[in-house]
Amino acid sequence: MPRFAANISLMFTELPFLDRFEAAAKAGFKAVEFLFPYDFPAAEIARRLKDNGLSQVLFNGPPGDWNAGERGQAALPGRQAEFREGFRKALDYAAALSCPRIHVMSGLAPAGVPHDAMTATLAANLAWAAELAGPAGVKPVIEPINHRDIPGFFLNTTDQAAAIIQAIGPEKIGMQFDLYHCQITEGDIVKRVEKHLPLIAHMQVADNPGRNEPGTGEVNWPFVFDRIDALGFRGWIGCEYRPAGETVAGLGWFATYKG
Ligand SMILES: O=C(O)C(=O)[C@@H](O)CO
Ligand SMILES: [Mg+2]
Repeated sequence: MPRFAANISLMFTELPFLDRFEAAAKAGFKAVEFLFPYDFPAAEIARRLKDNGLSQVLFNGPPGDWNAGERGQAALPGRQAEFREGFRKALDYAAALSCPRIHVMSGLAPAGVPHDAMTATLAANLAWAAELAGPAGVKPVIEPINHRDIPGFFLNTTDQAAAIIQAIGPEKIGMQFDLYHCQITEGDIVKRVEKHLPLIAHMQVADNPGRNEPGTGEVNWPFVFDRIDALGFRGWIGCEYRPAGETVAGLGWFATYKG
């Protein structure tokens, strides 16, 4: 059966951040992911996880100046020192939270910077991050993101991510396969999961259009989840969706998967 983690940056936003752990556990989740932990002490987050019997399965490295529009810096030539400092901080949190995945965001492609230079920068930064993270039991992951939600994001397709992962080694770097982004950019999501399955270290889900819960849009989720399960994917699927209404009221789709 597929295993779903609540993304508590997008779900349970009716509550303050630290109270969302308990709400996720009460709703039947065994694991959570979120975007960024850095406004909160790692020890406090670790306590919430423990108190509620939850595993932390993914969070993002520091993205740069988010409010100014930055979305990571791993592919940006000239930002290597900042990337490394941020990744070290993320790794400290991962250790405190026993979290096995860190999402490394590649960033927005600046005008005039050659695509190949960005690919080379991303590959070099990822190789460095993997050397540091591997011995700690953490796998950095990269995620192709659609250009409607994040115009100009460097990493856009699953094939582009796969080429970079293959160059470094799938045992060191994984793909964060977000079915929502794939549906928008590429479609044919089951075939693309099949193609990239050995590289996929984490998945995420939301329906389209709207990025709301499964069942609110165009995708036949029972079919997709059955196929993912039959293919043998045993990682976590993060529910990275914005509930259309109140979070718990929108969890009907999850009843079959609570386990
Ligand atoms: O937007 C997404 O999809 C993510 O997974 C985030 O981590 C990046 O904004
Ligand atoms: Mg995602």
